[in-house]
Amino acid sequence: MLSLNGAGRRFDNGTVALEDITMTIGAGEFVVLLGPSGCGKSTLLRLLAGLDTPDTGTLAWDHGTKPGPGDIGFVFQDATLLPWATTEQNVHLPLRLAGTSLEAARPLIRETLARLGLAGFEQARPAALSGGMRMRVSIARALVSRPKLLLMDEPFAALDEFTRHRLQDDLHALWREARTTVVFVTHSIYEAAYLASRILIMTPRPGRIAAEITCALPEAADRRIDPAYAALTTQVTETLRAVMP
Ligand SMILES: Nc1ncnc2c1ncn2[C@@H]1O[C@H](COP(=O)(O)OP(=O)(O)OP(=O)(O)O)[C@@H](O)[C@H]1O
Repeated sequence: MLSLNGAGRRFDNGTVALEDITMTIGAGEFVVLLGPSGCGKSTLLRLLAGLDTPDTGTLAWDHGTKPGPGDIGFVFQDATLLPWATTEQNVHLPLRLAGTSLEAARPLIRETLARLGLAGFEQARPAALSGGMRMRVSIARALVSRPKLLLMDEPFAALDEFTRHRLQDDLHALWREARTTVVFVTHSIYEAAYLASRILIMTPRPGRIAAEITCALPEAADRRIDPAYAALTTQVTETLRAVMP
């Protein structure tokens, strides 16, 4: 779908956030960027989103895949919902900005909310929802325009472990079903191993991709207790130890 070739980003204050990033993202992949705080993961997502441009190197979209408006969905660590708006109105936002009325968008909004387990909460405001449900609304808002590429910046980092597991399960199921291309940032080895089809490990200052692990976990009924999952987390841990400065 896209490739970065020798991409670097240096800020005006002299901080080199990224250096010589070469990577590809294939359509339908679930790519996880795993690395410690400050290694440039968010800066890399901003480049992919087109919110920033590399100072060196290039970012190229494969023929016919260059995103237009609505083709990229973004989910942040905070749900960033409009507090005065209902679930339905929050999810409508990207479609509203594209000129689609709530009436016209309602079937698509309802379907997306149902897929995220939010049926019945259409008229609730964010204050009436739990942290996990607010994140579900945020994911529904990112998916409602059926993006080609979904960028997720530590979306589950602020959630408790139980809620995080449920959201990981549901995100994985959604991805298996729709095969939306996902780039997901996390600090968590366990989250990376659970979700990824490929993990890119980043080292800090300047941010570089130091290792790549292709994941092929079986679709067991409960992947969390599958020995293959334990083996993968061990492999990721060992790789991290080997490449971290
Ligand atoms: N606009 C900016 N100007 C100057 N320095 C910046 C700017 N944005 C980010 N940085 C610096 O670039 C480096 C990479 O930042 P970035 O936010 O991409 O890292 P990160 O891996 O996402 O960190 P975290 O996990 O803490 O969110 C950090 O040292 C940060 O302080």
